[in-house]
Amino acid sequence: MPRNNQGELSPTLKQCYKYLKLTSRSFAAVIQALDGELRNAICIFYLVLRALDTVEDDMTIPNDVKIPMLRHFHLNLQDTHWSFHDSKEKDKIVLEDFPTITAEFQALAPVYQEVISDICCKMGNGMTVFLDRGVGSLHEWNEYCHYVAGLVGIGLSRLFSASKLESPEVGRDERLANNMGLFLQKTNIIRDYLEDVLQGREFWPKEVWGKYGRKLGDLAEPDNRQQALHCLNELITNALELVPDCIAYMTRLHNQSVFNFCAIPQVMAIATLERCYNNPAVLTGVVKIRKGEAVKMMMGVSNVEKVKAIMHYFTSQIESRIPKDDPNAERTREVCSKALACT
Ligand SMILES: CC(C)(C)CN1C(=O)[C@@H](CC(=O)N[C@@H](CC(=O)O)C(=O)O)O[C@H](c2cccc3ccccc23)c2cc(Cl)ccc21
Repeated sequence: MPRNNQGELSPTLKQCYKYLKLTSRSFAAVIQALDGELRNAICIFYLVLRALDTVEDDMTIPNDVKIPMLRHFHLNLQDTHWSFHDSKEKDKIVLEDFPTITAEFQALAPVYQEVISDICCKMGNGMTVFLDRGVGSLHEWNEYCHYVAGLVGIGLSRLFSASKLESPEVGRDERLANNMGLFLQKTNIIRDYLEDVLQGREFWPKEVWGKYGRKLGDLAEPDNRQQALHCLNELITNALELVPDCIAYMTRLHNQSVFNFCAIPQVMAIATLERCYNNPAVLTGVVKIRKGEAVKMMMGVSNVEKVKAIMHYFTSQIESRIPKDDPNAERTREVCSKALACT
């Protein structure tokens, strides 16, 4: 942890790390373990993204307020006084005390500020495209996930390269960086089906669920159980197509702290997809990896061979239980064997 000449963190930086621990539970420690200038840059990036996400998620903010707020959000980084006190969300503190985050954003080297500001601008504008409407085609699913997670990967990759802890290639290859984010976000969307449906939010793409039911909420009905599982399995198959790119991305990383930071969410995601595959619990409750399993996995991902082994294990588990009567069985087998070929 960098110290000023008194050996202490500035009060605002200390406060930012408090907000990080408050808003990201187990992941804060992984961010704090990052080397050099990346630690503060990614701590601030994470908090700024959390603030933007809090605005997007807050259904009590009317669209005529929310749309300009999302589109102009990146400008708040230049305004040390901007804050927002009308949020009802659990992480609202990052909006109420945004000046603390802005102060530390402005203390970052300009190259990091430029990346964070550019990503916020693109993400905020992208979020407005999908406000109050569900996701239609698979192309739109990829577009939405690009805005809320792919851009995070692109931004992180630019920060990694700017810090010189990773090669320029990592920051240049937007396709791999984007797909790292898509893998995490598609997994979150698949897992959070019921929570989102109960809050009136539809992130499952209609191009897929429309084949299995009249309304997305119908898939939660016991009578539609079989159709719902076929839909779930098709979406998981779509997410598994990203595994080769995620492995290719992580193979390029050379800094251990950056590798851990990237690998831990990826192994959590493949474990979550495996837990969700053909699992009716996704439609009736929440499927979460238990803390103990998560910690075990977090300890075991120190190099790309170990990540490949974990990806191999969970992909094989899925492949071994593809239902005979699943309409996408053949496609799922193909995607699993392609993923296994990379591990
Ligand atoms: C939507 C999301 C996937 C981008 C959120 N996202 C992540 O999920 C975090 C993990 C996290 O926050 N886990 C939380 C989950 C939770 O709160 O339940 C935890 O406490 O375990 O990881 C990602 C993240 C980390 C490393 C590389 C990435 C590449 C592309 C995109 C995202 C990448 C993240 C990095 C940054 Cl800088 C900002 C956000 C994220």
